[in-house]
Amino acid sequence: MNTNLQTPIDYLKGVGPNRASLLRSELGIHTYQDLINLFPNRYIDKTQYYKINQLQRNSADVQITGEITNLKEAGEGRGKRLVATFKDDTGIIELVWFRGHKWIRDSIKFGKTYVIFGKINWFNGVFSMPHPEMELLEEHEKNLRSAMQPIYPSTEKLANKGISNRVLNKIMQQLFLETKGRFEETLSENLLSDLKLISKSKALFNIHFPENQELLSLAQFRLKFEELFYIQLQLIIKNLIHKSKIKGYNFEHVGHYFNTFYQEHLPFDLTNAQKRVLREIRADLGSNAQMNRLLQGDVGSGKTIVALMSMLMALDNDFQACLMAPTEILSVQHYHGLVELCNELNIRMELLTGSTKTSQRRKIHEALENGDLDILIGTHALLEDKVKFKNLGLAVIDEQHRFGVAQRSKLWHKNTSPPHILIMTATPIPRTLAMSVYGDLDVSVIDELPPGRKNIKTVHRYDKNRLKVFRFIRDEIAKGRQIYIVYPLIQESETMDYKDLMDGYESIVREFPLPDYQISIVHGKMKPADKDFEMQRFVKGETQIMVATTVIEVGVNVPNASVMIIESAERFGLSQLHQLRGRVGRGAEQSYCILMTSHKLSEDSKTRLQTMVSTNDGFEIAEVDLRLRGPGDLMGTQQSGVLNLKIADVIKDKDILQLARHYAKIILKTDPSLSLPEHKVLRYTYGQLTKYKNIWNYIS
Ligand SMILES: Nc1ncnc2c1ncn2[C@@H]1O[C@H](COP(=O)(O)OP(=O)(O)OP(=O)(O)O)[C@@H](O)[C@H]1O
Repeated sequence: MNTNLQTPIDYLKGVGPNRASLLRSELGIHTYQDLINLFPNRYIDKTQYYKINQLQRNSADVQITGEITNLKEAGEGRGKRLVATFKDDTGIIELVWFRGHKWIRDSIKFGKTYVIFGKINWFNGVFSMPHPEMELLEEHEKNLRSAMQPIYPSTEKLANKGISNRVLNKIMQQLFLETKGRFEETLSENLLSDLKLISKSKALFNIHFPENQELLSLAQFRLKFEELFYIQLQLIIKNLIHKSKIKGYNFEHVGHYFNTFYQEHLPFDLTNAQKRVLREIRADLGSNAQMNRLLQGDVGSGKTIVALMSMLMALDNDFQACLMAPTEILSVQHYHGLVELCNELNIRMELLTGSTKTSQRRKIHEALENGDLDILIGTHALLEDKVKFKNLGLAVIDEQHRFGVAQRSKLWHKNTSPPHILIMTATPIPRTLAMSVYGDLDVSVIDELPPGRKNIKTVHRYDKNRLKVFRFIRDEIAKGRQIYIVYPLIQESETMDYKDLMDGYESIVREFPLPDYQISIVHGKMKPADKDFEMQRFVKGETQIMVATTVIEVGVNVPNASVMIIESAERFGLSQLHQLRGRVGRGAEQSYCILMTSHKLSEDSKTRLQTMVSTNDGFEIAEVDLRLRGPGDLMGTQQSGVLNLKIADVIKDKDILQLARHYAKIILKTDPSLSLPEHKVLRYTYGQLTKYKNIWNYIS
């Protein structure tokens, strides 16, 4: 009979209550199944030996053969330790044990060759290895199943508490002994043969005890594929259920508003990418299912017009629409922009934000409920319970990563049936990542900039070159252009940052005095109305310089602004720098971005700055950002658990992810409920995974 993998880990021979509780608390391992899925995060070559004269300070994972020539107790009280002299033909080091050394002292055999393994310290001119793993050479050779010794995650922490890597290895061996190394297959025959995957049992054996490099690679591939495959299966199934269960409003036709706007008022030709995305949206809106679509487009790619035209489709079908933006400035700007675009269309549009006066607010609420309002634009003020629509057909959310998923779902309950949802984001997420993170959303990408855009010239300048930069600003202003100067104010409450901003502002006012120069300033401590006033002065061209914090980071659109100066640029993340740079280059003029920094730069900062200087491509920048910061960080806390994978890495293994998605899609296309006999194993495993929630406890 097969061993039940749900058996608590306490029952495994050699584990015992102490180790079991450590495994539970430190590694979240409760059952045999959890243990088998604790995959090594690297392997070291156990046939490689160091000589003592090759050691470096802080060398890790060092393996040496030699003899113990001397053993003594040293220190007192807590510092009491056992010190052995270990010698090979090139030198000596010390082996040190602080605790539990009685057993060691009694078991050491002088004159025998040992293999020791561990991390090297350098102290008082002597190399030492604390708490080495030790084995007699003759046993080591007998035990050596493979040249590659697996190293499990977090073992350093556990080692101090009595579960060293070697102990984990032994426990794993015991598990294979008890289960006879036979594990149920979890992928279908077809997948195994199509992709030439090795069996589950063989993969698990080789991931823990690799027979050779080739089998290790095959094991890794199979297990990564499996992990990603089941996640994709789950995401796609969720999406299918969503589509079949949640009925959306059917926008049957494209009518007067859309056509008139398209034929008479559209100020430019749409790019092919915009047209393609509009077709995708159109198909969703007429499909009877509720749309849940993510619209990705680099800064300045023209998402707003797509949002507007989608809203016009709602209006054409007698529905209302709303657009929610993350900041007051942005919603005000969207409002003004859309009012202008829709000038002659006779559309009833209003703006609702935190600073809308109560009387006006009341009017808006009423009009919205009576159906006297077509489009409502605003901040999260839109989510308040008092805001009730007569018939909201489409909600556009700009910059979703600032809104939580919970907020998204709040919009759903504004109607008896959920409205269609279009989420716009300018944070380019590599497609592969979008697939695994937003797998429950359909994704559209505007991957083309409007014609005539020139690349923004980006340079990095040190503070000491500031005078030259000022000269450049003067020249640009003389040509009629406008300038942004941005200061880091990551936390609006940070007094230091605020002081930097004000000092900077004062020095700019000195450098660019009235009446020749007019300067605006916008920061988070200002009242919304003041911010808006200053912003509008800049938009209208009344001021030439805008000194600001990152409040202008997203979406602000002033096509005449052609220079973006970012102060202390090393303090910004890559995607933030890219967003800020996206504020210029929106008109026909050549635009510039100047990254100002001091001389002291970390390696990461240098990479960020170099990336900015070398490319304008948001997707390329996002890839570098991911490499530097890791995906969890990029997505923000609300999604951080999503990428908690056991073996695969959505960035490094993006090809496998793509493959997994491809197969998950074609399987579900022919058999959405996985009920065909050949999919029995998939259906069963899928059920198990959902039941025990071990790899996707993050999916709600
Ligand atoms: N097809 C087009 N041809 C020419 N100009 C366009 C086109 N589409 C949009 N634009 C213009 O490009 C500018 C940027 O568009 P928009 O503000 O919609 O970009 P965005 O994708 O929302 O960028 P961001 O995320 O930076 O706000 C606007 O001035 C807009 O009028």
